[in-house]
Amino acid sequence: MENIWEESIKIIKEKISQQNFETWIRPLKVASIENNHASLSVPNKFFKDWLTENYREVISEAVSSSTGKEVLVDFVIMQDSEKNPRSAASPARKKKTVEVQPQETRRPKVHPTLNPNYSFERFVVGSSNQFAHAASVAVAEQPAKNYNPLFIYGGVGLGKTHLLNAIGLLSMSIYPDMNVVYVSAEEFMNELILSIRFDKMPQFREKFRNIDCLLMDDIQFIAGKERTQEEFFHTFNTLHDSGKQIVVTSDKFPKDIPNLEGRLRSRFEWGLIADIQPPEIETKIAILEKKAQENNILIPTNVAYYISSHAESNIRELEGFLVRIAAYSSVTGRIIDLDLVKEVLKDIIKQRDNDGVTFEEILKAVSAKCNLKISDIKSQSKNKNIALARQMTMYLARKLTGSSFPDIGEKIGGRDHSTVIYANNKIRKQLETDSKLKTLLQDIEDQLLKKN
Ligand SMILES: Nc1ncnc2c1ncn2[C@@H]1O[C@H](COP(=O)(O)OP(=O)(O)OP(=O)(O)O)[C@@H](O)[C@H]1O
Repeated sequence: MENIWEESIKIIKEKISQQNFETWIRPLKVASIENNHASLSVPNKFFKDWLTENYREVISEAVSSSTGKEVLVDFVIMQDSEKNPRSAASPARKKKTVEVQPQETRRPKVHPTLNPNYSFERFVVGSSNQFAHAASVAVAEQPAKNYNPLFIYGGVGLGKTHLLNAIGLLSMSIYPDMNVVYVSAEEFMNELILSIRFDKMPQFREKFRNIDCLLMDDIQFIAGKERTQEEFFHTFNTLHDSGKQIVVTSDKFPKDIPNLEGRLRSRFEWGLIADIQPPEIETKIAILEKKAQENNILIPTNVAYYISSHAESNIRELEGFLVRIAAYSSVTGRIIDLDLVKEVLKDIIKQRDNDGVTFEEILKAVSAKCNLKISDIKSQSKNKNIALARQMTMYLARKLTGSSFPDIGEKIGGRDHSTVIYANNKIRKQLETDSKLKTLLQDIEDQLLKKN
């Protein structure tokens, strides 16, 4: 057993970074390997969740390749006496096997429709998400009364799924008889495909057209999928006509979802469109502190500030940092302080600092590539080439520096933020069809990122 694990470790080491290896793989111990199933013991629940989500496949592949047969890996939480890494490494302890909990670990994964952790109580409200939050609460309290449909949009990992779930949880607690269905657009499509294949369309329609509150996540996924859009269109109409609530989330504003049918787009615009913006630092700190508290992790304010100011706006990433820090602290037995956090995050932060591209560098690169003067780009000239170069600069500035629209407008000759939004949208649209522009922008981007 130990030999198989030693062998597997070597394979894993080749595939992931040194730091990740030390943090996540080194502390693992093999509890059992039987037939096609291996159990590895992990120090705590964080570890278990993180490994399951991020490394399960890599580990399963490595163990499979060491044993020469397909092996599925599971994680079980170590007993307290096993947690100290030093004592765990001593030969006497090495022999001890950890109690495996077969029922828990081998039970097939069920996907409850709603995630009980994604409640309103656990959602931190700040100015970036206040509007979407208020609209969601209103919809949950009085379904199909005020905002129907409710369309929530925002960038990756900013809490759309969380809010969607929270609506479901709250309305079910207020109206226990309500038929609430949460489904991702992808699941909707997969179910549709199966229903078509196995002649089960009546059942499919029966299911989706008899819902009191339909919560559909990541609606942008159905764009370009004709049959799914068609079916969703009829589902939408049936529900809406009979006064049922529909809430959808998307990573884009309806107008910006490419290949979305016009009739669906216009329906999304019937109700309320609420956006979630990237959180400002105070909200990030509040979220981090709440997550830490929920998981009984003690995290000093200066540490919360440090993490929040170095994390991107994506809350999922913020959570990932916390998990990593908590795991590291638990494995090493050290308390969480600034030194520990800097140690854990050093590679990520170093890489990010290196990625920094400034507005001036973008301006310089675009002007050189387009054979124009910087002053031309900043000027009021309406010349076609100059206007395009200006729009490219604004687009790249948004993409690479993440600066706000007003900031970019200010830097590019004191323009209004709406001009920057327009330029950004225009270039994004043009990129869908204009391969020459795509190559040109890619070249500039590569050159800018290579400088580091
Ligand atoms: N305001 C918030 N308060 C507390 N937790 C939050 C908040 N916003 C996001 N989160 C947490 O961040 C994580 C990512 O959120 P979520 O999955 O809802 O993002 P999303 O916008 O649906 O992302 P994607 O675009 O990838 O689908 C979740 O664990 C969620 O609980």
